[in-house]
Formats: sequence, C-alpha cells, structure tokens
Amino acid sequence: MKYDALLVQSFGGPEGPDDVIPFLENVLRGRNVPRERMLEVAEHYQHFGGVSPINQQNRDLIAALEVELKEHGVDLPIYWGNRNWTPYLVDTLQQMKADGVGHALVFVTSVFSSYSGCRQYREDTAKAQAEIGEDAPRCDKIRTYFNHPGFIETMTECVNESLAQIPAERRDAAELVFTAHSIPLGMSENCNYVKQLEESCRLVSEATGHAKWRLVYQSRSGPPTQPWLEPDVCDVIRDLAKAGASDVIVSPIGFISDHMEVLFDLDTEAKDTAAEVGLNFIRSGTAGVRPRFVQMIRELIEERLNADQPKLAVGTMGPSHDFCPADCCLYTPQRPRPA
Ligand SMILES: C=CC1=C(C)c2cc3[nH]c(cc4nc(cc5[nH]c(cc1n2)c(C)c5CCC(=O)O)C(CCC(=O)O)=C4C)c(C)c3C=C
Ligand SMILES: [Fe+2]
Ligand SMILES: [Fe+2]
Repeated sequence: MKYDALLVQSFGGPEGPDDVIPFLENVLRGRNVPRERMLEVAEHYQHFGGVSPINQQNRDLIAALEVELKEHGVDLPIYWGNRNWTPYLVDTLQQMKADGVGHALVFVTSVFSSYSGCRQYREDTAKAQAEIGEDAPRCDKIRTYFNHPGFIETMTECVNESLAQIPAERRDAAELVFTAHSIPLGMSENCNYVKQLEESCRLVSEATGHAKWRLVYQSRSGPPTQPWLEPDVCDVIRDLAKAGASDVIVSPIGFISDHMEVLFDLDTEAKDTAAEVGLNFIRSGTAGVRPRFVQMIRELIEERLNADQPKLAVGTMGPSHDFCPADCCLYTPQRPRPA
C-alpha cells in the first residue's frame, strides 16, 4: 500500500499549571469519574509544575523515528496529533491536508487494545475527518504491537536491567510486578486488553527467565461503586511485604513512556507504599526511545508499505489485525441509575 505520511496519535498532556484543569476536563468528558478524583489527579500534575512529560516524550520519539526512517530509506514525513491537548488531532489533519497528504499510516501510543487505547483513537480520527470534510487525509492505524518481538525485547531489556540491581543471592526471590492502567470491567469485557497484557507479561517473564511475576493495575479513576480491573499495585505491595518479600520490581508494561501515571502513581505513590512496608522498590523502565522499540515502529511501517515484509509476532496469539473489525473494542458506558 502507498502512504504519504506517518501520524503519531497520542493522549496529550498539559504544558503548564493553567492547562491542567481544562486538560482533565477534556480527558473526563462523558466519563463517570467523580470530580474529587479529577482534583486529586490535578494535584499530581501540579506537583510537577503542571507539565506532563508525555508531550516531550512524543517529540523525542518522533525525532528518533525520523532518524530511523531516514537511515532505512523510508521516506515519510511524521506528524503528531493528540486527543486531549495541543497539538489537537483536527489541527494536525488540517495541516496534513494543506501539505498534500492523502493517506497516512497511524502509530497510536497505546499498546493494548481497549476502547480508550484503540476504538476511541479511531473515533477521534473519524470526527476530525468529518470536521475537515471530503478532502481530509485517510488514516490507517498500525496494528497493535503487544506481541511484536521489538516490544517484548525492549521490555525484557528493561526488566533485566532491574533484576541486575538486586543482589544475586536475593534475585530469584524478587517479585516482578507488571502494571497497566486499570479500566472499568464493562470496558475490559469487550476487548482483548487483559488477554494481550497477560501474553506480553508471560513473554517478557520467559525471556528474562524470571518466573515469579504477576499482572496488577494502577491509576483507577472510577467511583467506588463501579468495578474496575484489580488488584491495585499499592495493595499488592502491602500484601507482598506481609508475605515476607524483600524486593519488588515494578514494570509499567501497559505504558510506553514515563508519563504522569508512571511518575506519580508508581514513582511517588507505589514507591512510598513500598518504603512504608519495608520493601526494596525498583521501578523498571518503559520503552521510550530505546533503539529496539524505535526499530519496531519502523518494521511495523515497512510491513504495511511492502506486502513481502514478514509480520513479526512472538508467542501464541499471532500478529493482530491490520484493520479493526466493526465491533473492535466497543464500549457503551453504563450511567449510574438515579437514586
Ligand atoms: C474509563 C477509562 C479511563 C479513565 C476514566 C481514565 C482517566 C484518566 N487517564 C489519564 C491519563 C492517561 N490515560 C492513558 C491511557 C489510557 N487511559 C485509559 C482509560 C481511562 N483513563 C486507557 C484504557 C488507556 C490506554 C492504555 C494506555 O495507553 O496505557 C494515558 C497514556 C497515554 C499514552 O501513553 O499514550 C495517560 C497519560 C488521566 C489523567 C485520567 C483522569 C483522571
Ligand atoms: Fe487513562
Ligand atoms: Fe480494537
């Protein structure tokens, strides 16, 4: 297939204190999340000067990708558009149209398939295209990469670096805890989020040779009455300490960069919890601009440009679909019944 550009589609984040509340209002529009939770999360951002690192991380990823594509003769300009903050997707698509882009490949920064990480990005695109009108660039999302060797090797490298920080005599007993964004059970029922996460964790654990792992969740935002994926990382840290563990490695496999949910929910909250209960806490890295990860994105682009290119996947689930079926990652939130 012929494409004229790569679009990096992401979440967006505030770039200063005054951006925080309007950004969170964008994130939570139409969501069943108590206002108190929004204000609590706002405090996390204000802790860091109201600046989310996610935007700079996306700029860094794009710069690394530009070099990677050039070095391998892939001639595609790269654009960047967000859901919740500038540069907004609609403005980016408008610019792409002005630059003569007719058909773009899209790399979405969410790894695992869910409404928020898959379908909502496609809905964002359709909405922006409708606003622009008939000549809006066509956009094809690149398949999910949870079992691409480039993602698994990158996360394995991160976990191996963490294991190496634990004294050899304690290493085998260390608890490897993979984390991902919690989502409402009603959302997880209609997608392969948990299944894909379990497969990625299993593959990374196998590649590291460290069998003592579990998958837990973080960053829950729903009201207490709504069931979300559990257990929560901080509860698990407390339980592990009670059970006599000494070392815990926390690997945020659900995220590709150290954005606010990693810096606050793990590096602040989970780390403090571990300190309280006397556990040695090691936070493992995210993919960021690690070379194998950037190479993976180039490989995913090349397999779409060239039908002869192999579609790489490890484990038992095979490469995911290039085009999402009509019912992919559907979610219709249940509104709480009036009292
Ligand atoms: C109903 C589900 C979700 C609510 C409510 C929610 C609130 C919320 N999220 C953030 C910040 C981030 N969320 C990110 C990704 C993300 N969020 C959900 C679900 C809900 N979030 C999903 C399923 C995903 C996709 C999985 C993933 O990408 O990890 C991200 C990461 C974006 C990225 O890396 O591209 C951030 C950051 C806030 C501040 C918030 C409100 C309280
Ligand atoms: Fe989220
Ligand atoms: Fe999907």
